[in-house]
Amino acid sequence: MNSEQLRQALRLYLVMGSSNCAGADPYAVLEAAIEGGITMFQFREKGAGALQGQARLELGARLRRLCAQRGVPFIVNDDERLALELEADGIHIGQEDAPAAAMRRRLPGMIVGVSAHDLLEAESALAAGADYLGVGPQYATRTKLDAREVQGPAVIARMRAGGIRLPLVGIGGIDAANAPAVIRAGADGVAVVSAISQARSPKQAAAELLNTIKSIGRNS
Ligand SMILES: Cc1ncc(COP(=O)(O)OP(=O)(O)O)c(N)n1
Ligand SMILES: Cc1nc(C(=O)O)sc1CCOP(=O)(O)O
Ligand SMILES: [Mg+2]
Repeated sequence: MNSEQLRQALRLYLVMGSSNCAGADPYAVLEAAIEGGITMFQFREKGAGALQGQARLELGARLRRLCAQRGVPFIVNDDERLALELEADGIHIGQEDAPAAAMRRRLPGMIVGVSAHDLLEAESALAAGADYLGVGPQYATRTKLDAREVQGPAVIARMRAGGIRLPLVGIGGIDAANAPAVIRAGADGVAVVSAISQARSPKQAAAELLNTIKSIGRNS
């Protein structure tokens, strides 16, 4: 995937594990979200109540197959071994995870996404060979208990003004109402958990978010 294709794939990025689905079946939630138009998926089976071991692997394999059938890039959060086992399209790592340069070396051909919270971290990720950045939290989030202080879309504008051209998504507390500010600040797309996985209709929520992003004009 070249950089322009990656920008397109990042437009509406669903990040999700079974514990984010408010008791609903994660397979059904992902299927509905794909029907609504998500453009990328990250398997983030993490936090209280997350599946472990074989159950985690089996769910990951089912979600991975679904993404492959529907042509949606499948990214694994944090776990290099799981990414290899599931033959994922990529991995997403944060500042507290394995170094990006090592992931780049050990996972040739995979997309490597890196979390960055300021211009310095963005420059380091770029130097380490990151393919895209996840920048957050844009707004208050109840999904990630150890999230940093809210940054707002201004952090994205600072990265762009500082010369960061890498494909980039905002994450954290994003919904259809505040997504436009994130795109206008310079993001190629938004990454969301609860706005889709906990919506009454994940399909409708995804469709509404995608329409909103397209209506801003960037990448449409
Ligand atoms: C797209 C995207 N951006 C940021 C993150 C957060 O990664 P990290 O800081 O490693 O936190 P965890 O998700 O591992 O708790 C992400 N997962 N995806
Ligand atoms: C996985 C994740 N990373 C964040 C960061 O700031 O890096 S915030 C976050 C959770 C986002 O969930 P929601 O869309 O429900 O707010
Ligand atoms: Mg991580």
